[in-house]
Amino acid sequence: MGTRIDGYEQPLCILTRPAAEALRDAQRRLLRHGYTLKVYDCYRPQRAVNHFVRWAKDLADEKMKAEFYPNVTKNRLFEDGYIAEKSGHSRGSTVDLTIVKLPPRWQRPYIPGERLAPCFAPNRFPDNTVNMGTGYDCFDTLSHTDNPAITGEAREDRQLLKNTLAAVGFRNLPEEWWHYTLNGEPFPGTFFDFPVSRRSLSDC
Ligand SMILES: C[C@@H](N)C(=O)N[C@H](C)C(=O)O
Ligand SMILES: [Zn+2]
Repeated sequence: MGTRIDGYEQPLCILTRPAAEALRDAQRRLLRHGYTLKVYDCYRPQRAVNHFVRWAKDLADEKMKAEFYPNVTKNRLFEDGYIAEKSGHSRGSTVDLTIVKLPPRWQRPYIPGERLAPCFAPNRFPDNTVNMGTGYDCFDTLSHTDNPAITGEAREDRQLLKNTLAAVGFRNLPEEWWHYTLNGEPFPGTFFDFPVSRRSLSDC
């Protein structure tokens, strides 16, 4: 979207306890193979989802098209399954993530306003994650986890992420290699709306 999303007040990953514990188990498994997890998005307040919906309906705003959805018409983003009006993220047991080979390569910070490059282009911006064939939040069929056009190491790394997370109880969204939801999540029918902020958390 190219702007700060409503409800994200601090750079925090908030998850339900069972999801956080399952993720810890996944991390332990990956460390044994020389990888670590990198998390992009966790709990997402409903007000943030509503912000996505407003953005998606504003067909005149195509600021980020060249990078995030070069081949998809904006009004198809919901229908094609890349963004949801009621998102699992708001239930607190869904996470967007990838893996990084250890030791992590140094990564310079992203500079806001940098040139846009298609999200499936190699070396799109400084990034120490493994090459998954597309970047995160690339709304394109190439992001479909089992797309046969993705071969070699990218395919293997998608499978490593998927198999590791499946082993600890997460299922993947087939349209997005990075999106996972905990099976048997504790709040399957609740879409929370508290902000992503330390002040939303209690110590108990
Ligand atoms: C927006 C993207 N990161 C995402 O999470 N998409 C799924 C479908 C969602 O909105 O729940
Ligand atoms: Zn997601």
